[in-house]
Amino acid sequence: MPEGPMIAQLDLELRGVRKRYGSFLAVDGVSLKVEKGQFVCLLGPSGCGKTTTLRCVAGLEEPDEGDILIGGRQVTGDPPWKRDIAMMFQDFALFPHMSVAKQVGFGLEMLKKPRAEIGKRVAEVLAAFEIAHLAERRPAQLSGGQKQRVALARAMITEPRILLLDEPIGALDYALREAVMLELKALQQRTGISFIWVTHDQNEAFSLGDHVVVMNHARIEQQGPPEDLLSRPRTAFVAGFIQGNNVLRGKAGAAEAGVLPVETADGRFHVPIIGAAPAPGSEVSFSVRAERIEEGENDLPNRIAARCTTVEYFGAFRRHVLSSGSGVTLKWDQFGALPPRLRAGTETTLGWRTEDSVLHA
Ligand SMILES: Nc1ncnc2c1ncn2[C@@H]1O[C@H](COP(=O)(O)OP(=O)(O)OP(=O)(O)O)[C@@H](O)[C@H]1O
Repeated sequence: MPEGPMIAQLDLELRGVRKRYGSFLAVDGVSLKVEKGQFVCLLGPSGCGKTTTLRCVAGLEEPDEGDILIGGRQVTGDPPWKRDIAMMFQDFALFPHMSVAKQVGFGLEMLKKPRAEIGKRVAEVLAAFEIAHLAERRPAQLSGGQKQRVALARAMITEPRILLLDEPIGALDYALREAVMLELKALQQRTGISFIWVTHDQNEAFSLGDHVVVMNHARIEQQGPPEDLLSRPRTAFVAGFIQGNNVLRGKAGAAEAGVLPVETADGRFHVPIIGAAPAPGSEVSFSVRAERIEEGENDLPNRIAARCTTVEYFGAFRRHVLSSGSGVTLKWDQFGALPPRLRAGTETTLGWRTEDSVLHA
């Protein structure tokens, strides 16, 4: 037994990873820690560097700077098959001329395992993923959902420490996605393998991830549990990217008693300060979630006149989209199966409590 206190080992650590393509910086100083058995989602708009980050972890790209540690071991320079990882791609990247059984056993063949062991493990994994009846088929003879299972079985057979998934359900029909998501989450919890899941879909990231990493322009904007990102978006980008936030911009006034007045084109608002107060006159932004808004007559300290432009019905709630006097788009969500309070063209006032707004960095 090792002496001294046990230190929880990280499955993955990135320290200041940078990757350039020519003069273009695709990943700019990304640092990230993944604890054992964590489900991490890399979330961000197209081109922000999610896939490149994943490919650096996989060993398909070599970073120009920074360190990558898997299970505490520096893997820079190691080929993919020596990294204790497996990867699953959106298009599943199945080998077109190989039978399902052969594809699934491929990882073990690469590791030069004995034939008998490979045969036994392939049979077990095909049974576990309920694809034993497809063993002799080729990819062209499979449905999208079946291909997905084969790709997953192929990735999981080596029991990697980390599974890297690049938009793994992006190619599936919408109807199939939710069931596959639940299945993958259950598999991840059962096996204790860390998942790093790349997506541009925030619903996927928030429903699956224990830890969500929001990227923009090659950098991490914010990372943390989904609840933190939802309740405390750190920047205007994160607030704007996450659905349901109202983002307002203006100039800081003089802070008093932990509250910052912000002068905007639609009037003055009050926002709680976290940390140091911004200098008076500096440009600031803050956000308020759509479900925190109250509509109509009230004596709330923050009020904004707006005109309803559209009403969207999502079943569990109704989202009213409005436009302020200065043209800022605002959202107010009304929960429950209530008749709509507003229709397009209605003028009203929206209000919120100071403590329901979040100042951005
Ligand atoms: N091999 C390459 N050569 C040159 N530029 C590249 C290469 N691969 C990626 N890039 C560029 O690097 C940036 C990041 O790409 P990346 O694929 O990591 O983004 P992403 O966030 O995964 O986007 P998406 O969701 O669209 O896949 C993009 O601007 C892309 O055009």
